[in-house]
Amino acid sequence: MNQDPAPASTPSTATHRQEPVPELAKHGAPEGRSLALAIGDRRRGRPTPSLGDPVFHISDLDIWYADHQAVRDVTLTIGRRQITAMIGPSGCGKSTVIRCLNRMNDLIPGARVTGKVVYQGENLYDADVDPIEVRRRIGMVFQKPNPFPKSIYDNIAYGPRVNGMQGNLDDLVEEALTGAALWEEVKDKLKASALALSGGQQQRLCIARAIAVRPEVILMDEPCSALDPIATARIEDLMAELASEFTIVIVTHNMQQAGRISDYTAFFTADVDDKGVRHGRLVEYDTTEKIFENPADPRTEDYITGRFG
Ligand SMILES: Nc1ncnc2c1ncn2[C@@H]1O[C@H](COP(=O)(O)OP(=O)(O)OP(=O)(O)O)[C@@H](O)[C@H]1O
Repeated sequence: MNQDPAPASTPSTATHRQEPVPELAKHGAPEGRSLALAIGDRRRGRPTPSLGDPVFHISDLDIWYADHQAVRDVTLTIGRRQITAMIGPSGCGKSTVIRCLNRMNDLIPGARVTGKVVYQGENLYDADVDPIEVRRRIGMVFQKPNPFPKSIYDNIAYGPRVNGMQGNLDDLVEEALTGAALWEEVKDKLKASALALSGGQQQRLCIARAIAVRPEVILMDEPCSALDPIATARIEDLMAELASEFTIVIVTHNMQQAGRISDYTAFFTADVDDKGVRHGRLVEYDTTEKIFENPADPRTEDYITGRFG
């Protein structure tokens, strides 16, 4: 296994200002290297992947939007302080599944879920579960950075204030921004608008905002797809650091990214039924090394090697 840092290969779609590029040399590995060589590049120093301490047990999960069954029969276990990547072609239900992990689908009219999402021993879909508390404990970072139109400080302080968290707010803001590797860049302009930050900085601010309320899990739905390769590399480094404290689940279209950062990978695809309707399903779930180097299902191999999707 090649130990050089891999290039972050997400194409640049950033509409924000470019970040300073001090890490260009560090991350600017040659283009065109084999996918397999990048596996685990950002996992170095992390423990061996393990499901021995599960956080989520998802079983028989079916998800509908009105009368369209978008996802069929998903069963998988997610381990504590693991980085779990969800990959697969567009429309196979990755975002739909990740949104079930903190009941974000509740906010979509017509969305309906059956089956179980057991989190720390409790089914998140039981009638007496408070979805607001679920979302505090299981935070989410979205594809497009979405800071509030407020100061950097207030973006971070908002959640702790609303949640009535005790302690010194200044310390909490510093801790969250440090945890998201943003403190040094913003410590002298905390009262400036968050909207003046670059795209990569905004995404790290959103990660800081997520960790400020002390969640146990961070869900990330394509967190780098609007970022340039340098900002992407910084977020990947950050994820590797955060994984010592948090459980991370990430949806990504970038297979190299899944290979570089994750411990486990779930590969989804969409089956087409006899009426031509597409239903997402989980094809294979295993350690990232296994999925990328020796997948059990030919559909996984076809996708990983670029023959499909
Ligand atoms: N809010 C929604 N309302 C109705 N249908 C939806 C909604 N969100 C997703 N779907 C449908 O559910 C299916 C799965 O979509 P989903 O976005 O979860 O897939 P995905 O694998 O994340 O796709 P992509 O990689 O393109 O983001 C698709 O058929 C999609 O049209």
